[in-house]
Amino acid sequence: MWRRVASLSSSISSSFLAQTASRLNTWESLTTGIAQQAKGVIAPKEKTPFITFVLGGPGSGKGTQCIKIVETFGFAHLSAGDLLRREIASKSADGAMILNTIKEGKIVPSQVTVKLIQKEMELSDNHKFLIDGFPRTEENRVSFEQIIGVEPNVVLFFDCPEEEMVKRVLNRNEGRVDDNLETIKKRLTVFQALSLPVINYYSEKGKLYTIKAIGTEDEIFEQVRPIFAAFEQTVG
Ligand SMILES: Nc1ncnc2c1ncn2[C@@H]1O[C@H](COP(=O)(O)OP(=O)(O)OP(=O)(O)O)[C@@H](O)[C@H]1O
Ligand SMILES: O=c1ccn([C@@H]2O[C@H](COP(=O)(O)O)[C@@H](O)[C@H]2O)c(=O)[nH]1
Ligand SMILES: [Mg+2]
Repeated sequence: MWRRVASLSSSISSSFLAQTASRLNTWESLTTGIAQQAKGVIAPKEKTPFITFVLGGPGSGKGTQCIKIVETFGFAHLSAGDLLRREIASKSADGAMILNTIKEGKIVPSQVTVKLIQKEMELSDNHKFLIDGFPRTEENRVSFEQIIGVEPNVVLFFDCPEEEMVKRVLNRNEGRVDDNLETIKKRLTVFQALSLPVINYYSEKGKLYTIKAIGTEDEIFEQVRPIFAAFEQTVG
């Protein structure tokens, strides 16, 4: 099970550790770990998480390329949209609100989405994460940094012409409530207004890799492959 706290050095002050760990609800496991280390019982060698945000407009091919990245580079794939759809299907307390938000092409409150992502990360045995379709707004981005306490290592942006995205979404045929022309138009507006600023933010930070998301799936993956190949030695 992945825990961010595992990457922290034992030289960091205990009050800092307490703050950090309580944010992640892992204090109990952390204190146990420290006590065991102090006694020389274990020497944890858990890996530092490697986080990739996968961004792009509706139908730009994020999910399709994530499957290929998982197959080739062994990442865990966390699609924010899939996690939200799972909440709807499970009829959770937030399910009806999430369904209405998705039908309207709007953005679910950050707190809800980040909690779902956090839960999946904590349950995963993997330390390499593809977080697909998130963050979609600056508020999402800040919320992730505050709650999870880490920044992404890499941000992919699948840059696709609107006309092509609309065509792909209308042909997707997976029964999604938002795969209709009316909702797609709203999603494209939200993408331009709220998601592009996030992409620009990461561009300025030097973390953005822009992929020209036209051509065949395999052609597009040939742009993606070298990005992860370059990190493979260091990430593990
Ligand atoms: N390069 C491609 N050429 C043509 N069709 C593609 C290509 N890549 C993906 N598709 C198809 O386009 C549709 C949308 O792709 P995908 O679901 O991967 O997009 P997405 O970015 O995850 O979209 P969303 O944000 O709506 O979840 C799917 O039906 C997929 O099979
Ligand atoms: O972080 C997120 C991710 C998604 N949503 C909502 O879900 C739909 C579908 O998302 P996909 O990534 O395209 O599967 C999206 O239009 C939003 O309404 C969200 O609110 N926050
Ligand atoms: Mg998708």
